[in-house]
Amino acid sequence: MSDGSTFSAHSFSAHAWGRNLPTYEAIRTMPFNDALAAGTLSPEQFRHYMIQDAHYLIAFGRALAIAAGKADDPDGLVQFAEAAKVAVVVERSLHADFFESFGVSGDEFARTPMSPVCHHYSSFLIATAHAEPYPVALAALLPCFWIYAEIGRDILGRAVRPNPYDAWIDTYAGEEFHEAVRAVIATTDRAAAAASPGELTRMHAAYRHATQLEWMFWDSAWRLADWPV
Ligand SMILES: Cc1ncc(CO)c(N)n1
Repeated sequence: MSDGSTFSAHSFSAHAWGRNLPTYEAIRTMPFNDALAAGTLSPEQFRHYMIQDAHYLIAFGRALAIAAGKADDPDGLVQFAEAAKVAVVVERSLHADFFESFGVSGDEFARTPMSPVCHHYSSFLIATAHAEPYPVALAALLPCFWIYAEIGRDILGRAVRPNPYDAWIDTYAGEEFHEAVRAVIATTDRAAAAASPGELTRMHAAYRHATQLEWMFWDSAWRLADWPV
């Protein structure tokens, strides 16, 4: 899937993947993901990531639900309503399992606001889903799915196991997630095929922005970033 070859040469997804390949490579090789694969990522960094991801997943779920409401057919409505539900289910399992095993109390989560990057990414997805037409909303949401699927499989292929982060790796390398990701790619390509030239340009801009924010999200956890003032 990494070279986009699964898709027709003219598809939106193949173009978007190709244009953003250097950023994907930067994500794949960033210290956070190297350390996660090696099992040497500090629990403190993983806790930062998980708390921010729990915030993020709720916003992601809201953006998916808005996109569902804009779907141009009943299949899209069901697909993104289901994805919105899954985002919240995953957020709850983060709370129940990871928070417990990595010692994050409900109180600590409640006291920790969104980091600047998490806030930006969450706001970007919700604003785009509200303000833009269906194809552009999907283009903003696609990197969240696709990059995690690729990173999950990449890390699985090189992970030192057993690894403290096995459950995370297995979630994103697993076939269930990959099947959902392939379906989101296919729906985004169908929406792109019906999009106007102007919408297509905005689709590429939204996809690019979300890809950059994926890099920034991991970087923020690596640096334990907080609000400077
Ligand atoms: C920041 C981020 N992007 C994508 C995913 C996968 O849906 C996630 N859990 N977190």
